[in-house]
Amino acid sequence: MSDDLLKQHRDAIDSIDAQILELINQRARHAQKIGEIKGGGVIYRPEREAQVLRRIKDINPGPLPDESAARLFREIMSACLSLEKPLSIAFLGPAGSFTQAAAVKHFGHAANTVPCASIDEAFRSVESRALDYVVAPVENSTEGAVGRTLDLMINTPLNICGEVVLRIHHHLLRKDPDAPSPRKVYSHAQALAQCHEWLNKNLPDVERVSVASNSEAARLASEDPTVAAIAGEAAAERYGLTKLAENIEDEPNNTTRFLVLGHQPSTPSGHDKTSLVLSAQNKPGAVHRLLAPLAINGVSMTKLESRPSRTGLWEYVFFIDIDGHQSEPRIQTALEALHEHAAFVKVLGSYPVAVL
Ligand SMILES: O=C(O)C(=O)C[C@]1(C(=O)O)C=C[C@@H](O)C=C1
Repeated sequence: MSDDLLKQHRDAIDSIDAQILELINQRARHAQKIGEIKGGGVIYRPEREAQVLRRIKDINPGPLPDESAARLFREIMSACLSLEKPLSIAFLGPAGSFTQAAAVKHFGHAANTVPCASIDEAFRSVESRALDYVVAPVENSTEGAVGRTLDLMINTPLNICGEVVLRIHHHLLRKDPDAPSPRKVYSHAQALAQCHEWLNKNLPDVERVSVASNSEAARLASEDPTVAAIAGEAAAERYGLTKLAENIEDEPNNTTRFLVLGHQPSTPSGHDKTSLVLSAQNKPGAVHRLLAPLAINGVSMTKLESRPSRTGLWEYVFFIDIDGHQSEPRIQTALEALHEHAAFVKVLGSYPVAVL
């Protein structure tokens, strides 16, 4: 390419960047006005954000892929929202965990992510209104449900207002790549399970130690060159560790779903899910009767997960996801019928299906 041609394109980019900047600031001024109209009320509107991102994907003319265009607008909205009020997001720390990555994917980089020592503490910090929202892992495609998050949802006054889906890649990390074979490998129990086959094959005699989070494992490995950690990219960078083996998860599509919870209920976005928890009476056919109102009202169930109820031996609660928003008449009718048949029903929240 000739120098002249290169300069022409770079001049065009400079002029377009100036226009984009002007337009983004015009957009930000509208967001500030909206903030004034909200007058100190709830600033974050997940349904509106989902609609904005879906529309960007729909109208994107390319050549940027829809995902890239949506990610750019995710960041623009994040910056606009922070002019109205910066959000604080609780996550299971320390910094560098997958939950933090999920929080940033959902709220963008302008949100202030705050590490908590446990999922319980993350919930408590939002319940007490010290922080605005909590992001917590709820299920993994390889290892299934995250029991602690499900248990906390039964009693929390918080509503689910969003979901985040994140591809999870695990790496074997060490402080000193030339050190002899590690004595121990640290990680979160879920990550150790997600890399079980790889560990059996490659480090069969190394003790596996489960710790509170992957980023905590990375932090420990940064302080002790005799051990290894299994954690993600962000934790490796944060704690200055070297990747000895990459993408060691047994399932190539290893994905975790996270929930976002806060105090507000969200209004319909046009493509929503509703999560419920309910318990059946301990009688023959009870579960079948319990779920019948969903089918009768044409409500499709996308997930069913059971957990011990903790109130009686062999009694269970059922976590159910259904398509649609709780304000839709067919779902309201189904919910009324569920209340008649179930010993306990709690609507955990209706929220937009993840866009990114
Ligand atoms: O539409 C709003 O309510 C806004 O505050 C604007 C905006 C945006 O930047 O588009 C910002 C924050 C909200 O979460 C949703 C959207």
